[in-house]
Amino acid sequence: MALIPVEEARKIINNTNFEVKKREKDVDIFQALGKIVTEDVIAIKSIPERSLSVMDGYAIKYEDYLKYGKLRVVGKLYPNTLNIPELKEGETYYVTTGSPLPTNTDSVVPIENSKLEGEYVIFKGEVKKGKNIREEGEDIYAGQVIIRKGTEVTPYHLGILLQQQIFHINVSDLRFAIFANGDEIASFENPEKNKVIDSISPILIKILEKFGSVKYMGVAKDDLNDVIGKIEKSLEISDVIISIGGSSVGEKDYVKRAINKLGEMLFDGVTVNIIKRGSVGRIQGKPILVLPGQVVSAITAFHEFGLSVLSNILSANLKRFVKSTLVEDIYVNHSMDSIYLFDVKGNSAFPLRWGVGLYSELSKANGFTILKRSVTYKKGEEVELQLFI
Ligand SMILES: Nc1nc2c(c(=O)[nH]1)N[C@H]1C(S)=C(S)[C@@H](COP(=O)(O)OP(=O)(O)OC[C@H]3O[C@@H](n4cnc5c(N)ncnc54)[C@H](O)[C@@H]3O)O[C@H]1N2
Ligand code: MOO
Repeated sequence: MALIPVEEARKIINNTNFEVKKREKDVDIFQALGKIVTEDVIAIKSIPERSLSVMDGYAIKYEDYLKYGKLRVVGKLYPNTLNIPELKEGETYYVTTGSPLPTNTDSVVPIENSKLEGEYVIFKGEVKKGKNIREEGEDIYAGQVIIRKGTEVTPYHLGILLQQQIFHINVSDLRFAIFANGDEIASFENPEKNKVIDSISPILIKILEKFGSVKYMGVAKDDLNDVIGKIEKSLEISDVIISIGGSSVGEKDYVKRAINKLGEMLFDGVTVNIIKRGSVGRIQGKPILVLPGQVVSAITAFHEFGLSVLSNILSANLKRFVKSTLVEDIYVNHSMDSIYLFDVKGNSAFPLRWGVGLYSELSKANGFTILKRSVTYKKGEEVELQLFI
């Protein structure tokens, strides 16, 4: 099979029917931290639930203040007050920070700007209309999406969920199996001297755990039957399989040959440097992601093809993009379009050193993009970058 444009590969993945259940589980929100939500989480109440005072002071109707100058203090409200009174003409209530406000209140005057005179209060300094109130729904309104499907749950979401008294949510619970390939590679679980330790699987395992559980199947030998054996075992226990290395066309690259024996390749690489050998197969309806053995290639191919596969399965859009400005010129000195890594800081995109296997650059990167071959991109030009998850 020939290399195809990356846009075509995306279309193929989007239009493929993977027979994988959208596995999810209902978990305690603390266990949901770092996991991907499988449906929109909706606010069940507005925050604040009703208008609140943001100062200790007096709840007034501004017109009454103008009309009477002094207002009669008829009660006090606190944050735990449940019965909300109505503010009648010429009246005021003492309120504390966080108290609900009487109906008809349109302003709160801080206590520093007031003076009690018997049962009345008079105001000093400038009284401003509409001040010192936190409006109902100002933060979140009932019905609003608070965590969008496909988003990772963060500690900040925890705060919102607790305020909403939502204690359980659904998160993705897909099962992954991952293995590396190559006689020279040793499992990271049992490092061996004089071998190359599998230093790519652990990165992907940590990323994939956002989506469910991951079983590390170890390392397949450069042997067709061994690779087939790893894939067959993976099929028994997982929904999505990830293979690292052995993706090329060399005499010892068996992954694609094994897939073609057990199922089919959806495409066999793209015309983009660094992810050129990345591809996707399907066996018994399940996706198998073929990632190149170089670390930058494997991780960017996962973000390109892997997130397309997972978006398809979870019916969510998992890719995150940001527009940013190049801080220096980049000349794409390659015969193919190519992936470039970036350190994106605010509106500035700092290009990192180009290379398929640069762990150091990958560790500095938080995004990447595909730039066109033989084009010079100018400093100040805007580019759209895909962010790492
Ligand atoms: N004749 C051609 N040769 C190559 C082509 C091509 O089009 N024609 N494509 C090149 C491209 S592009 C890539 S990418 C690589 C893909 O290679 P593989 O996926 O087959 O990777 P390996 O050969 O297995 O390994 C490459 C390199 O990385 C090390 N490696 C592999 N897996 C791991 C791991 N899990 N942890 C750490 N290091 C790993 C491995 O030892 C090799 O040094 O093919 C080009 N060749
Ligand atoms: O898939 Mo390869 O890493 O294009 O460079």
